[in-house]
Amino acid sequence: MKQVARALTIAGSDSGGGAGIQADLKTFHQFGAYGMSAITAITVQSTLGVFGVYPMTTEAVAQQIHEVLRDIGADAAKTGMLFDAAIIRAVADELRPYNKLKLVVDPVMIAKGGAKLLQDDAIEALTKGLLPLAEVVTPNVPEAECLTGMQIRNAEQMREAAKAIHALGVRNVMMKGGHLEGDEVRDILYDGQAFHEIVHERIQTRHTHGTGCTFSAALTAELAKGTPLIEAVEKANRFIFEAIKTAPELGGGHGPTNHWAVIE
Ligand SMILES: Nc1ncnc2c1ncn2[C@@H]1O[C@H](COP(=O)(O)OP(=O)(O)O)[C@@H](O)[C@H]1O
Ligand SMILES: Cc1ncc(COP(=O)(O)OP(=O)(O)O)c(N)n1
Repeated sequence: MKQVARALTIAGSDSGGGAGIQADLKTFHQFGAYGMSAITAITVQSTLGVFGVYPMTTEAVAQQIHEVLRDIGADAAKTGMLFDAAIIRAVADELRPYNKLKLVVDPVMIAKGGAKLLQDDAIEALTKGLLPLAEVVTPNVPEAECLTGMQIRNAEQMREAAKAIHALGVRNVMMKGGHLEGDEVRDILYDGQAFHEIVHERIQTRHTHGTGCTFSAALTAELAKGTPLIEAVEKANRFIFEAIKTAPELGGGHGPTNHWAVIE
């Protein structure tokens, strides 16, 4: 019997269910991958914002990863909210021995409402400790600005930032363009040699909570299934587009996307 694709998310819990661990597990399931989790922090969130952040101990984070990987194993993993430098170092230490595991690093820093999900002094641990282990890193525009110190206002600056992040020692950079203005959204994949760009219409909606988590979870599930990177990125892009377009319109603020979205 063919073994099911196994995907691990290492991220924070979002009580509202639109981002973080909850978005990741729903998306893994929708893509037919078996989902596992290591929780880094509990956040108190709804569509109205972040009301509390309660980090786990580094031991608890490390132990969750350690035990699922040595027993069940994973074909791919993703990181989301990691909160601080100590948790990042613990995650990197646990993942380092698994060099066949495809790792997607979503460098989550700030929630849409402005709440800090990563401490300022954790950036160096992220770039030096975790990024070198990644198959692909998926920054949005503010995250790429923070990682590079560059200002990003257009597609050309996105390409320059992707090159700068690649130079930090990351194999592939997936720059997401949702935060720029315009009628279209452009996502740019850079592998150190060529750019692969995906452009789609910008959907006018306030229901975009957890788009980055949902996108990177779809990408992780496809990589776990053995899909080549460009194809996996294209599928994840089509999924998040459908998920935003068919969002269930929950809550009074920035609502979640549709994790049941179907792509052909
Ligand atoms: N309004 C929108 N319309 C269509 N696609 C969007 C929209 N906002 C975000 N996306 C898509 O969602 C994904 C996440 O984008 P982005 O908003 O840049 O990241 P994050 O959610 O991490 O802040 C990207 O693939 C982007 O193309
Ligand atoms: C627990 C948790 N993790 C990550 C995020 C950020 O998710 P993201 O996909 O970037 O979506 P927005 O917060 O920008 O809507 C989060 N909010 N909570």
